[in-house]
Amino acid sequence: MTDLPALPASVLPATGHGGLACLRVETPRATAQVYLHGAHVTAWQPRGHAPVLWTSAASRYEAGAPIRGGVPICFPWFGPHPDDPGAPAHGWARTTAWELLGAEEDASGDVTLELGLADSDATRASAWPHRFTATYRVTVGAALRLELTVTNRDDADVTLTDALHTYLAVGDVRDVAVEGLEGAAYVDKVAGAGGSADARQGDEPVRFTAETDRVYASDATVRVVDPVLGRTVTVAKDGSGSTVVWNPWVGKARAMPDFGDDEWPGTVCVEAGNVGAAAVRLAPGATHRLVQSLTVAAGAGDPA
Ligand SMILES: O=P(O)(O)OC[C@H]1O[C@@H](O)[C@H](O)[C@@H](O)[C@@H]1O
Repeated sequence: MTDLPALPASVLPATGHGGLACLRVETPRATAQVYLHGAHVTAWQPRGHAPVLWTSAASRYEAGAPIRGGVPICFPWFGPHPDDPGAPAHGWARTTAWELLGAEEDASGDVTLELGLADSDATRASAWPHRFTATYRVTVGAALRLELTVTNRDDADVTLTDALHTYLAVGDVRDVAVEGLEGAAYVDKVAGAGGSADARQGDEPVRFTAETDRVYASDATVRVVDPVLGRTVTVAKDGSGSTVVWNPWVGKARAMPDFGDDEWPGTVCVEAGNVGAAAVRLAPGATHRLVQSLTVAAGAGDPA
């Protein structure tokens, strides 16, 4: 890695899978790993807990390809581009090298990395050609706090969608309950569900019995209750009008070359974002901020 800013001793430049540059973070309260490729957080493990994020053993680690697992940044669009079917799914932020702008350690030893991205010849030639600057602040401690900030540097309004596509490690998704979305409307994206915009979660938590791909109109804090690992992961957010919940189940996992056929029970995605009707419109010079904070506590409560 060249041209790195001064780093605290708790941040170690390293070479990750596929020869990609990454940073290993070792603080008193947690360890983490962040690739510059996609500003991709691939690991976070608070001391005393098992790893909280999942990554696929079949993931690619190469320029131009997304990493399967951790926290891909979906930006400047989520899912397929609405007008350009040839554009890459979930935008290009997750497949572009970000620049490390700085790293700071606070009095408790928690570390914040700041990464940056701006428009380039490639992005200006893409399906989202606007001028912008983005920063991504990753704070590693007893919580993993992720803050994506995007400023419109164009001279006209721009619209974007985004998500922090978090792959959580779970004991078995079939035993997991996702609490906090009770009563929320959602779009069901599973093929055959018809993209229904008027589905609504009942009074019960989300449970998994088949492929699940839903965009909830909710900014609520979500709890992922895992009786197998005996822990609850809390996902709190700010600036997030949508919560995406995804598990590919058997068929879709088999269809994805970078997702092991038998890996699907070990993860669930809970994603803070702004998708569909929650798209963000920014006036010239205006800034959008999306924050997601993960914490983990021993004990799975009573998910029944
Ligand atoms: O395979 P990708 O591009 O990483 O996307 C994975 C999944 O990401 C989810 O967020 C989407 O809701 C799904 O529809 C999609 O299949």
